[in-house]
Amino acid sequence: MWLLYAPVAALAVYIIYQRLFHPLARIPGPFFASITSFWITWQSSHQRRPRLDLDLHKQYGSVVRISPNEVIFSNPAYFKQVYGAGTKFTKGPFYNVLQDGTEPQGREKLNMLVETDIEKLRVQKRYAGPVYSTNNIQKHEHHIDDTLKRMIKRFNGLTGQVVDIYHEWEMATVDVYSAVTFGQEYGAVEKGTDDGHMAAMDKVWEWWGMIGNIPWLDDLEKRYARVAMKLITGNQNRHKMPVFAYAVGKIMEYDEAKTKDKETQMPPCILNDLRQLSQNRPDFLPNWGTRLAMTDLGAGVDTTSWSLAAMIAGISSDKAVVARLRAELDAAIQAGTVGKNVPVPYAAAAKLEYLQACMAEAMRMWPNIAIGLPRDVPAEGIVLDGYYIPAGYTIGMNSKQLGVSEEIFGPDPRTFRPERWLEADRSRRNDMELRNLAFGAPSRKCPGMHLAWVVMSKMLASFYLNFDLKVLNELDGAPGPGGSVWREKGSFPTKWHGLEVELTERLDTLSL
Ligand code: HEM
Repeated sequence: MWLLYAPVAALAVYIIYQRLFHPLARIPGPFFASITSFWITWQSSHQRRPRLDLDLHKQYGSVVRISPNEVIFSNPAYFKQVYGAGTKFTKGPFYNVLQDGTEPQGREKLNMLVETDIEKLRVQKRYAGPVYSTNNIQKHEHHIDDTLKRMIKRFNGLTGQVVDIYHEWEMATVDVYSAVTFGQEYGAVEKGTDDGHMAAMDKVWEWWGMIGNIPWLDDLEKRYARVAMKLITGNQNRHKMPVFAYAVGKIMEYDEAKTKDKETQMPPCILNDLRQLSQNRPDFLPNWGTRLAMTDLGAGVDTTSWSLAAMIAGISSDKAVVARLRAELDAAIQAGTVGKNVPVPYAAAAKLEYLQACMAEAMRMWPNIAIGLPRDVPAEGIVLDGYYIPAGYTIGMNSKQLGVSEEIFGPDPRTFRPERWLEADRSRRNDMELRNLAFGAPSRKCPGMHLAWVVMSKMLASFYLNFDLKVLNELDGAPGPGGSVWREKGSFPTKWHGLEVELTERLDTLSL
């Protein structure tokens, strides 16, 4: 008989411990979150993270226990201590999931997103920094321009139709990043398809956002149970990725040609810059360059296409914003710095203050990585709004929650108001830029942010010079005329599938 009661008694003891005696027991949060990490995994499997964290803060307060050993916080006063440069709070097991057992290890390895050896990461970023600087990216602008021309032509053909704009941005960014990195675009805009690449990427992110919350299960899968987990998960994290295959093919093509003939020149592109870097500085291993080039596609496409979708949704939902942006673009046409049907040079886009403010505002309200960016608490622990969190536990702040901080961004933080970036005095503007997780924490800043900013500035300016846009459905509302429901989903990067728009050509714009 005791065999029957023993498991029930053990469970009762476990729950009592988690609720009353665990070091995080005092912290409010959903009941099931306090007793099992499967609760947050379940939420992530339903792609609820971008909104969940904000709802939890509303319901439970500024510090919430989302898993037995993890809490999220909303008070921006702790930003510097947790995420600032030189912080002792490090990335934890959530990130280990993205380590592939087949990738090189130790010194050979470059996987910045998951790297825990801060000294090695610092060296890698110091070397790669100039390659990813705005100045260097501008040298490769012609690659972006080629895709932009194709994109404008494609959008011209789509005017008057219901367009899934998020899908269109994905195709355009696949081409932009493949061209700028490998010297030749994949061809997604021309074909209108990436052959399932981004759909496969969605599965990878879904898998990571889910399993990252139970890293021991990932360890188990990697070590012992590949076959069993494949059956359970439908092989979620190992889908075919044709754009990666294309990129690997390009790398091999260049490297083999170079081996045969030392004089062979690769077309100017980021991979070429990274190879030259390895030649000049042999401690920047060629393998590091290869991995970083692949990261442009792996970390750049989803994030950039989402951010562009957020930007046009924010801009085009407010007539006053559209009017002010148009006035700025028209003035630039008059001044001869930009023109219709001609890709906008970055140097000109960077001077469009209102456009730049619209971009910053969209990324504040809809940061792509909208989860509590998890960090391990160091030896001294931390007190968050009166709750002591000892060493070894995980804490994080959701970038979207940070974006609605009145203390940092001023009044009406839930309203899309680009003017806030222009009205802010220098010290507030600095704070808005610093305490901002849209491109990651100051201690772990996104190395691709300048590349992405150049790409987005050019694409957005060229888009609004040539097209008008009407959003046809509402987020989480009824299906649009094309039958799609516009949904926000995310367990690591956020996705906006089903955003329907109608494009019309801007006939009132002047041509150069
Ligand atoms: C609009 C486009 C982009 C957005 C919104 C974005 C956003 C972010 C964010 C929020 C993080 C921090 C993630 C975390 O701490 O868990 C991050 C890190 C990172 N991003 Fe980006 N990113 C973009 C484009 C790119 C591109 C083009 C690259 C290509 C090099 C890239 C490479 C990386 C890498 C390697 C990290 C890890 C850095 C570290 O941990 O030290 N990203 N990015």
